Amino acid sequence: MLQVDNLSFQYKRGTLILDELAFRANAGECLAILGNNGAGKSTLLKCLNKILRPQTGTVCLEETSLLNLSNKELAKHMAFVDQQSPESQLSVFDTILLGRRPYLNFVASKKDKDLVQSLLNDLNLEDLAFRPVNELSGGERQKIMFARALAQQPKVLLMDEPTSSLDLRNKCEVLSLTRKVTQAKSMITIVILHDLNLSLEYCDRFLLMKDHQIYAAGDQSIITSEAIEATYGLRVNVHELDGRKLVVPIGI
Ligand SMILES: Nc1ncnc2c1ncn2[C@@H]1O[C@H](COP(=O)(O)OP(=O)(O)OP(=O)(O)O)[C@@H](O)[C@H]1O
Repeated sequence: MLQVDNLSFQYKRGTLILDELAFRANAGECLAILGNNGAGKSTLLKCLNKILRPQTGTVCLEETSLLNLSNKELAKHMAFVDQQSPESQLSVFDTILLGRRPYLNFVASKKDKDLVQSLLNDLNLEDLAFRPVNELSGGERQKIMFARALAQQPKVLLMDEPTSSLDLRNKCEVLSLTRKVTQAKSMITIVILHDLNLSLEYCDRFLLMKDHQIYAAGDQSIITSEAIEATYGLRVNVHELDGRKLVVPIGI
């Protein structure tokens, strides 16, 4: 279990962006972070991953205090798929292999390369393996960054809008694989999504952020028309369809 307590952050000379957040995420589950633009979702992930230093708070994975680990040690525990993919002339294969860096001494082993090959197969990226990353489409790059994070074999996977550039089929493929790997490896996945219906399809738990605080956290039952209206300022109907919730905007 990942336990976050009393997490506060403000950018220099700015207002408080994260105001004493506390929540937990369970092994084997995907937690969706939802909320309006500017709510602080990306800042939260960057604080969990030590890209930003929170002013107060703790992030513990079981007994391990993650914010006290070295960057190399942290990379064995946690992988991060950012909104932006780096411009790089490296091949797709080598880019995914970079995910193994926290574990490598001097050279990549056959096991490391086999893992990269199996991720290429799982994500239907075989044909791109030897193309330079900077010659790929935004969606193709997003899938490669996802594969690189999985190559890290993290205990905690953080993803910031990992499907924003993907077409519908690829969105479903990435989120379905995320869920499969999360369950199979008892990983903890925390993913920022803007598509509520996709989050309802592929995530187990939900955290709604509003005004730099947590408005609600829990399973599907917290996704109500009242909660969505309070969080996004948008009226919606929440329907039940084949046992699943479906959020339909009423309009502005
Ligand atoms: N480097 C920065 N310096 C100062 N303020 C920042 C910085 N980055 C973000 N902010 C501010 O912090 C607030 C939260 O930003 P953040 O990117 O965490 O929001 P978000 O919920 O991820 O938004 P979105 O859904 O638009 O990606 C915003 O008001 C933003 O303007």
